[in-house]
Amino acid sequence: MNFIQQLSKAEQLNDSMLCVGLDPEPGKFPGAWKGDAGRIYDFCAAIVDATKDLVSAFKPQIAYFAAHRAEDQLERLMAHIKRVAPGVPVILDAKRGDIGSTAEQYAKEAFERYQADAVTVSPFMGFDSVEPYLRYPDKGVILLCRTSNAGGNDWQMQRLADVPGQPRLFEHLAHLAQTQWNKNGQLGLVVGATYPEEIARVRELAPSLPLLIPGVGAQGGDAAATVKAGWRAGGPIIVNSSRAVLYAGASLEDFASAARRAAQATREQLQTARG
Ligand SMILES: O=C(O)c1cc(=O)[nH]c(=O)n1[C@@H]1O[C@H](COP(=O)(O)O)[C@@H](O)[C@H]1O
Repeated sequence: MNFIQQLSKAEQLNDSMLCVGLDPEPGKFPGAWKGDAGRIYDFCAAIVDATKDLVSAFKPQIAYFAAHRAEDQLERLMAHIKRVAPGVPVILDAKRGDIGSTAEQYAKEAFERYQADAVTVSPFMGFDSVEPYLRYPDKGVILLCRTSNAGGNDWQMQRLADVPGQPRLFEHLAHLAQTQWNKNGQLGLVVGATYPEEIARVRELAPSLPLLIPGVGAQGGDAAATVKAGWRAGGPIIVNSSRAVLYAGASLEDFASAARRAAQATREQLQTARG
């Protein structure tokens, strides 16, 4: 089964478009775990166990593990997710981007070392920096397109004078990802929930691609506006929330159930908006 099929199955299984982002910050851990990087696995595994029937995907962000020399805990976490939630695909958020020979190593890291089902990639260096990931035909490759941060304006909103119609950079990328770059139907796009108008524009240009939409919760994006702009039959959305779920509770006894309640509330908002 490829990533797109896995995603669609998980969406149906859990009746959900929510992705819980696994961005562990030891300084925010509950109770006696606070500050203990040795608890990264335990913290994330508890969140996975508490939310695995509410999500269509999980998204661990690699920097939160690497910064604490906790790659071994990420490997254990990936294996844990496969074990307890085999129907839920895992997107490794790595945002890599480099020349082909180096991209080959990044692809190997994501898909062979960590066994991710999909990975986020920066397309800034062009198609030959994306192509090595496409050699894993069952895996998803999700390209940054219109990111949730304000600085995305610096590049992504600029018009390309040399391309017919002078599209904005993110528009041109959405078109390429829907058409000539999408050799094996593996591509998806990242579009921030903080920019619903641009979500709608990307959906217009890329009607069938899965859109990974971070920015609800801590960044203030509107869940209902996100669904309205991005969801279409045959055009899935994966709406990520990290901090608002992970740190919903502050005590060791209650953090996992608080995370579950937060995930449940966001999932319901999304499903209600879809109608
Ligand atoms: O690729 C991403 O996941 C991503 C793209 C983007 O444009 N904005 C964005 O916030 N993200 C990631 O999505 C997560 C958002 O976390 P919260 O703001 O805590 O929900 C973080 O892991 C970010 O690295």
